[in-house]
Amino acid sequence: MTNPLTPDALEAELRKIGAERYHNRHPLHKAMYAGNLTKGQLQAWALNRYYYQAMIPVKDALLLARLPTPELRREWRRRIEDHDGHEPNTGGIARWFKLTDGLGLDRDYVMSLKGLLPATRFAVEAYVHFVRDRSLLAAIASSLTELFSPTIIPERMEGMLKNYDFISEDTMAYFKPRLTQAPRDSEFALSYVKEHATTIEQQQEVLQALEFKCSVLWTLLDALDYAYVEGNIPPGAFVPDRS
Ligand SMILES: O=C(O)c1cc(C(=O)O)c2c(n1)C(=O)C(=O)c1cc(C(=O)O)[nH]c1-2
Repeated sequence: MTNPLTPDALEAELRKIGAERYHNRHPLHKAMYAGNLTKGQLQAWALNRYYYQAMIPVKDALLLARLPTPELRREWRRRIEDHDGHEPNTGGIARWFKLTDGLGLDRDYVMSLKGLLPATRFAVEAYVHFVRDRSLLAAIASSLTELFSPTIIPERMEGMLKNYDFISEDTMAYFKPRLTQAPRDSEFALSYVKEHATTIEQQQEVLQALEFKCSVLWTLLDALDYAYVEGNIPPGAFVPDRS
């Protein structure tokens, strides 16, 4: 780059990264919606992704604390409310338990994080630390994978409802509200980034933040694939019941 991109050209570059690197292109996602996974493999996915869900409000709280105005904080705190709810048994994390319950996992075991893959822990923590340690602009840009989640979520929901008899609308309750929450959140983050990333250095930082975040999501699926499709379950990690 010799000159900074226009805001629309920056958006086009961000969308190109999503088109190439978002986790809808991962083989495990494709196997999941095509109905090619066992119940045990889906349990492993739901159990590991619980940690991502549980840490999203933590990373959003770290980001919120760095926002300089009431307007920005009001906008961002809604993300925490969406996940944590306003009272017990409401919000995204509570809805995630409908999935783990529906798949027959014990809640205490899920919450204990004892069965997590080491790579899940490292990847999720890398995301939280990235948001904590990098610039506010990079932290906001790292949430931009959500621009692409309205493509993966309907594919996953339809495929799973159609292909697995133990999956119901209720089990998949987590995902429906995300179809309106994610576009609202990502539109805000995108307009912030387009307004504030004006120099070449800032634009590189934003593009690299999105690449980093795509790698986090990709790593989560790679680790599941290696452990539960290839059969290399690390010591201490969840072992599906073979009965
Ligand atoms: O189902 C998905 O594939 C998916 C992807 C992403 C994403 O792209 O980061 C998020 C979510 N779901 C999600 O449910 C969610 O709450 C969420 C928050 C964030 C974020 O980075 O702040 N990403 C995502």
